[in-house]
Amino acid sequence: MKIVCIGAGYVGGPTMAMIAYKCPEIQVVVVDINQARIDAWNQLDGCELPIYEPGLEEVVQAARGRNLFFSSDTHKHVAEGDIIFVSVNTPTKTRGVGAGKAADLTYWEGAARMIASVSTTSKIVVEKSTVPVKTAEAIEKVLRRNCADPNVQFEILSNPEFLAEGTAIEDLTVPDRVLIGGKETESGQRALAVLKSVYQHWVPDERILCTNLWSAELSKLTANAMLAQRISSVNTISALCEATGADVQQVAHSIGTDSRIGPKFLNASVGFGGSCFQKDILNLVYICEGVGLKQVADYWQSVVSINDYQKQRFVERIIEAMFNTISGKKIAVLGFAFKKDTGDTRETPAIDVCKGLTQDGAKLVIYDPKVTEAQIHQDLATPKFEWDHPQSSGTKSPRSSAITVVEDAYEACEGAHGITILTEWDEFKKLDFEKIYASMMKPAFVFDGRNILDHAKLREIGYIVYALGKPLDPFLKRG
Ligand SMILES: NC(=O)c1ccc[n+]([C@@H]2O[C@H](COP(=O)([O-])OP(=O)(O)OC[C@H]3O[C@@H](n4cnc5c(N)ncnc54)[C@H](O)[C@@H]3O)[C@@H](O)[C@H]2O)c1
Ligand SMILES: O=c1ccn([C@@H]2O[C@H](COP(=O)(O)OP(=O)(O)O[C@H]3O[C@H](CO)[C@@H](O)[C@H](O)[C@H]3O)[C@@H](O)[C@H]2O)c(=O)[nH]1
Repeated sequence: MKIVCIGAGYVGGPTMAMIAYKCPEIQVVVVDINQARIDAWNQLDGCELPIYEPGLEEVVQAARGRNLFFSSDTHKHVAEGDIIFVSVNTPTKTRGVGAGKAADLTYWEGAARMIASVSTTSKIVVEKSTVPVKTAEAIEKVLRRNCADPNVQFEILSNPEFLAEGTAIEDLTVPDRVLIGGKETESGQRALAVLKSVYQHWVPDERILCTNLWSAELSKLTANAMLAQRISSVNTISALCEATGADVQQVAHSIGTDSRIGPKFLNASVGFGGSCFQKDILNLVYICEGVGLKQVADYWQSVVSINDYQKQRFVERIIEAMFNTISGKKIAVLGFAFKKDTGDTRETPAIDVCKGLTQDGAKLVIYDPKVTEAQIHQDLATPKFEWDHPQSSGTKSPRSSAITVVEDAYEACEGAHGITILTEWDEFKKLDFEKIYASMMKPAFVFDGRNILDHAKLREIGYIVYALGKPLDPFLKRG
């Protein structure tokens, strides 16, 4: 059996590496139009892979060259494949009908047309990308109408991916579930069984869920919407905590011990980020609007609106604390990635917070252990929703003079009026805050957007501390 995956990104790379690792008898080839990305996946020992993910290098090294290959020869490999995974970008549309909400399926459709044009044998085509419900129907039409050989059959399956970045290898090794949706026809069920047999190499049967196509497509959007909704919910409570003297971590713990609620995904934060949550909820909103479910659309839209409110609220807290002016003040930004243990900055809340602070005239000095200077400048210069378009990446962006990127947290904080924590990197917990305090302007502020620092100790040192959803420092209380 030969498996080919179109798209060598955050999903295609790790998922295919895991399949190859666990199924030595299956040949797995990951193809991409981005030659630089393919070259990076093919780097020999000692060089960095195109994405940072704990444990990924070991899995890739064990399988690469044995039964795992990365190539830009998309046509050749797709023509030879039995199962074709499609794991290309499905960004939010930036223009035209549905701009700012609907999923842009340009890359998906392009991949489908290519599959159809090169296929001389029947294939199982697997939706790995997150797509709107009913996409399989459209893709099937594209495949059938564009394949010259009438004997070639395409069977479409939905197999959405649930891995989270930073824990991708763990999530792939021991998944909560693998979801496969297929047509309820004989050939659909046969195709489903073939894909199931791949996962059965390492995933127990009871964790492989089989549904119809539309349920699988919709389950992915719903899972992300529900997860993000928990964060927005706890973030609304963080605002109420600040107004009442309650502590959001105590509230989260108290409610999380109820087994019906559960403890996960209740960390108040400066806002959720990442390439999926906002995009997928906006997509869900658009679908609901399209079928006339306005109230349902409004409900899910509010999850994104609260996330925007939380980021804006954080910026306003900083400005207000610093005597209503941050113009010309140096603010250290510790952390830029959308969460720890990844170098990914897609939709990171740091982008909106940094833009909010520079709009008010602040000078930012940014440090993140895994994000490059070029990436930060590009992110802060790229308009919303434009980042997820392969053609627009790599273009040089103008650099703002208000932004400096450094390679050391101490350097970032030196001479600063305030420090903001925007990513929960473990190394920030271990910083010598006495040394940092001595090097800062006074009063020295800390704005902890992730609630990871020891706030009592910081106050002892002399800092004015703002922590999300915590009783307010007397210094910060109005009046
Ligand atoms: N990042 C995640 O954690 C995650 C998790 C689950 C699902 N998803 C979904 O998976 C999909 C891919 O996400 P990602 O994060 O891997 O994106 P990505 O941008 O990292 O990777 C997509 C890759 O597809 C390539 N590509 C685009 N069109 C192509 C074509 N026609 N032929 C060959 N290659 C092509 C791009 O060059 C890019 O390298 C999206 O739909 C996303 O919503 C992402
Ligand atoms: O209690 C929490 C948990 C998370 N976050 C933030 O939420 C965002 C997303 O975090 P996470 O879900 O851990 O990372 P992702 O890699 O974006 O993974 C999500 O999005 C993927 C893409 O669809 C899905 O596959 C995963 O199941 C889903 O968790 C990050 O900014 C986190 O800091 C919080 O603010 N509070």
